[in-house]
Amino acid sequence: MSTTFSSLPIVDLAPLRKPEGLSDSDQVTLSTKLYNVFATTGFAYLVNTPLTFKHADVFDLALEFFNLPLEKKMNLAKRTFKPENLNTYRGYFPVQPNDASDNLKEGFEIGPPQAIHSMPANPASRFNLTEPNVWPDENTYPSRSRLEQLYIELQSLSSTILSLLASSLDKPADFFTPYLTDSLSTLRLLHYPPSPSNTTDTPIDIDTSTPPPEPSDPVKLSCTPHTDSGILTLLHQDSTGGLEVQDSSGKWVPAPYVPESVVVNIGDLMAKVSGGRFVATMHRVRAPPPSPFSMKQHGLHSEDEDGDAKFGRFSAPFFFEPGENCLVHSVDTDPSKGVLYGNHVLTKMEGFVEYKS
Ligand SMILES: O=C(O)CCC(=O)C(=O)O
Ligand SMILES: [Fe+2]
Repeated sequence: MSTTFSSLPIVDLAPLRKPEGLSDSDQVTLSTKLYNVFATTGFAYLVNTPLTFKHADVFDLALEFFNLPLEKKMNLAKRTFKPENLNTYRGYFPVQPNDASDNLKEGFEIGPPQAIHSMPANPASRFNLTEPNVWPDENTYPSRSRLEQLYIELQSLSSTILSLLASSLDKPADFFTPYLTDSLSTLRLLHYPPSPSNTTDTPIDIDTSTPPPEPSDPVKLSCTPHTDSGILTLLHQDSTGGLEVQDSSGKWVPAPYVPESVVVNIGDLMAKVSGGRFVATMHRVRAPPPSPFSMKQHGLHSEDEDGDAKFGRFSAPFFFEPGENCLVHSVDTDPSKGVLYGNHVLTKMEGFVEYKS
């Protein structure tokens, strides 16, 4: 369980930008700082990261994808959402009207830019974790190489953080290197449209005849409370706000946009790997505020409508994941007590809204 807190800590990664690399003292300072945040809040803002992407670059990529016509995006839909498609694990998931109340989002997921050839698909599974990525217009999608580059940089940053965490757990700095073999990390672009119940078909006026909502009104969400299931998440969020993190008293603490920061948090599996020293903290996302336009103008896609994703909230979580055959075990226990990452992720996926039939 996390501790109580009123805001997320900030971890300055500027030392990682030094051309000569980390000094021994930087290494100790950073690994101690990361240990402390992951043992308390489980969440932090990383600033001065070594990424070459600015926030505007990341969200231009997201906007470009979500503004594709719905039909083009549906060509990339996972088989769960379009039975004739071959992709089961990577690709697009559309807004699910049934989830409109608290999980209204569309997403696009990519895995490793290099195909993982060594791994035949598990025939017992509905999902092929090592399938190739799918792209609009196959090899000519102009942003493909930028998204692949973003993926590579986030993978590299995750690997650096893991080596700092290994040291903080009194393990050799290369303790997590086996996690990088055939790593299945996922870069997910997310668009949360304004929820229909947050939206009116007539322009909002300032008539005060409608009373303001009661404080007891349930909070409208776009992403329900959850912990991330894996190892480590690196999140880009736009300036809309809405991310909230739960402290140990049950209070939801806002995690607003901090310019050019990347939010980092620990997943369930890493909490176990750390022998319970690190916490996987619950978080949720509030529905984006209503826009003063009608629903049709919102990119809430109806059948006859092309994408128009200017409104709502955008984010891009990167989930660092080991390879399917990586034996993941607590630093306190024998590797024989571990789980194969592939088995862990397949079990978890049955519960994810994005993969429900
Ligand atoms: O959009 C966000 O800010 C958070 C998304 C998230 O928590 C997730 O996809 O696991
Ligand atoms: Fe999450």
